[in-house]
Amino acid sequence: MRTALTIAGSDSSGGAGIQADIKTMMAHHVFGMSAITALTAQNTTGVIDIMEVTPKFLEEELQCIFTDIYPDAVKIGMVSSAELMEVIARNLKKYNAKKIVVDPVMVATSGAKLMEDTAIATLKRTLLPMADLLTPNIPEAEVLAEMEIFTEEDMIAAAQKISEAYGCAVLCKGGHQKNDANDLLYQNGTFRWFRGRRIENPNTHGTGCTLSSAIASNLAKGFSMEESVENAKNYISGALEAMLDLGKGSGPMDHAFRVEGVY
Ligand SMILES: Nc1ncnc2c1ncn2[C@@H]1O[C@H](COP(=O)(O)OP(=O)(O)OP(=O)(O)O)[C@@H](O)[C@H]1O
Ligand SMILES: Cc1ncc(COP(=O)(O)O)c(N)n1
Repeated sequence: MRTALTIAGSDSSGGAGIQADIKTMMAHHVFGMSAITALTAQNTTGVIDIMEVTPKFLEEELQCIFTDIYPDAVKIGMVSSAELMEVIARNLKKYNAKKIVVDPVMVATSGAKLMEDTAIATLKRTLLPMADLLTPNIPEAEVLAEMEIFTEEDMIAAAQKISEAYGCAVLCKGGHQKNDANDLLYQNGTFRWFRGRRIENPNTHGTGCTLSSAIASNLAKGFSMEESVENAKNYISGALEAMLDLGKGSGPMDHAFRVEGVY
């Protein structure tokens, strides 16, 4: 069985973070493991508190994972502080981690800040250059490319800038665009659109976490970057189309939509 690791924060309401990642990996028949960077007390309406693990504890989590069940791919999500970013970068290098997908989570859909402003410089210096793929949403791509994004041409320019700066593929996600949900993959100087119609579903909590974990799962199974993005885009569209409706705010997605006879 192929294996994947998520290095991210826990979401007590189960819709984003580690919980979304493990559910996604399981739906892909990939064995999911986790190195938790922080516990969040949150639900579909917002985040009320965050408790980071210590750098020493994160180091121990990574040591336990990499010295036993080696992950075929790694996904990095919420990492709030510069100190934890340093620990992750050092250990991924030490254990020669492969197929690294970085979702540069900065702000939750609900508006809560999940990365300290002072950590952005460390993110750029440590984790971004190690990534095989970066998956910023539009506001994150604006921060990383230091430009505003209004049009599809802007998405291409920003993705190119980020790809050249960090030497990795970039998937600029269009979930925050007004019209269709079109994602742009830029790699090795060429780009390809993964187009999808906007699904009228207010419950989008954890879409970014789910997409990056689906890509990591596909990479773990040996698919190419383009195939992995295509499969993951189909997965997120299916999970949104299942129209699960839980909670009082922006609810989670249905990860069991491909399993027959579950209802
Ligand atoms: N309403 C929608 N209909 C179809 N696809 C969507 C919709 N919203 C988001 N997506 C897709 O979900 C994926 C995540 O995109 P998005 O831009 O929302 O990321 P994000 O902001 O990081 O997610 P999150 O809400 O977890 O922070 C992308 O593939 C995007 O196209
Ligand atoms: C632990 C954790 N990681 C990531 C997100 C971002 O997801 P979203 O933007 O959908 O709230 C989150 N809310 N919580």
